[in-house]
Amino acid sequence: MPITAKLALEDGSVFPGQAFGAEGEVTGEVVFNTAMTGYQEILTDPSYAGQIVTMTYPEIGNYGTNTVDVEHHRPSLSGFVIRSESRIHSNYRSEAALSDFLKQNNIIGISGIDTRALVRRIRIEGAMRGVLSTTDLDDASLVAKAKASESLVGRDLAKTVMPAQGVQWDDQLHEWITVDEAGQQPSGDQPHVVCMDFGMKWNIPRHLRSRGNRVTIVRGDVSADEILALKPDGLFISNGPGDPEPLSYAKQTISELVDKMPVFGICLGHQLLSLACGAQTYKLKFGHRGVNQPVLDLTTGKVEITTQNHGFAVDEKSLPDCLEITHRHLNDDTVAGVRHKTLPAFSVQYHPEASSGPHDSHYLFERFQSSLSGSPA
Ligand SMILES: NC(=O)CC[C@H](N)C(=O)O
Repeated sequence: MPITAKLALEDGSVFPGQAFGAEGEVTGEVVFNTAMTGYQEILTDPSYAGQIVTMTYPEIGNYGTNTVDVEHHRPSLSGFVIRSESRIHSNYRSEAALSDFLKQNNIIGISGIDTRALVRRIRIEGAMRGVLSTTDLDDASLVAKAKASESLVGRDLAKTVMPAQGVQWDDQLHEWITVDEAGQQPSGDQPHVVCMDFGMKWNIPRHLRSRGNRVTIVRGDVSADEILALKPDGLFISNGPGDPEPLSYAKQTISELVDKMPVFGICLGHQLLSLACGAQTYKLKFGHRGVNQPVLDLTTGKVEITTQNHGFAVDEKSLPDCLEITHRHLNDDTVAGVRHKTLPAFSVQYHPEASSGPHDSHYLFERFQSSLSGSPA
């Protein structure tokens, strides 16, 4: 007998289905992702902490899961919602079924619900708080729990997914080694990039390393002095979950470093760089999550198809004089990238590291690389 699960939203709607991962109960902001593939990268992207993610593509799990295509040690999201799990997983790299991956990682999944109806509701009313439960609670109690649950706004979720300590990224070992073990000495003449980690996706250090940088990761809440002590040639500000506004410690650190070295920010990192320069952020109605989001690079006139996962955005009206818009989201005209007018600091709201997704935006890592060597981007 399949175990019953229910997804209840704060607007009173309840979607019954089958449990297909761990059992229990979680609350979170219910959002949707339109990617047809890449579910394992989505599950392990720490930026989804605090969220229950719905896949709009109806069949998920057909190529299974493995231990390689992960963007972090383990999933941080609250729950996972799909229409249907593929009955078989078939791929030469597959090691486990999606449902087993969820069970192993203690993530509650629900399948067999009308995801189109759910997503239409979110599109019309906006992202909502919800409860995903495999308990036998009645609908009214679940809706009451959804209504009583904490909203994402104003919460520092990044602290829940930051690394415990500073580390260096080692591609060969495909793992983190601590800064102390690795030593602080520059290896050869490789540029040294220090990453402020707010729950960084692992494809970012892979990209930075593949361009010949030494990469040191520090927690997102370290001070500017701690970062300067590492003698960086450039600063990278990572993606991460939740509302950027409460991360005042990061704004402070970035504002102290922005005139000292080249800076590149992705997603939460873009929001934090903008906040540090004096801009403001706001919550989007339902956000952008998928792998085919069109963006215009105003500096070249080229359109790129991008991977995105964000629910907040930089408010164009609040942009200070020192920042200019470099990229725009073509679906809704929101700010998708900014740069400092006089300093080598820039950021994008989307994910040039992709994983999963198209590779159109890899050029942004080249731009950062050029700024590290002092040549024009
Ligand atoms: N992927 C991210 O870094 C997300 C940024 C931020 N948490 C948002 O939702 O807007």
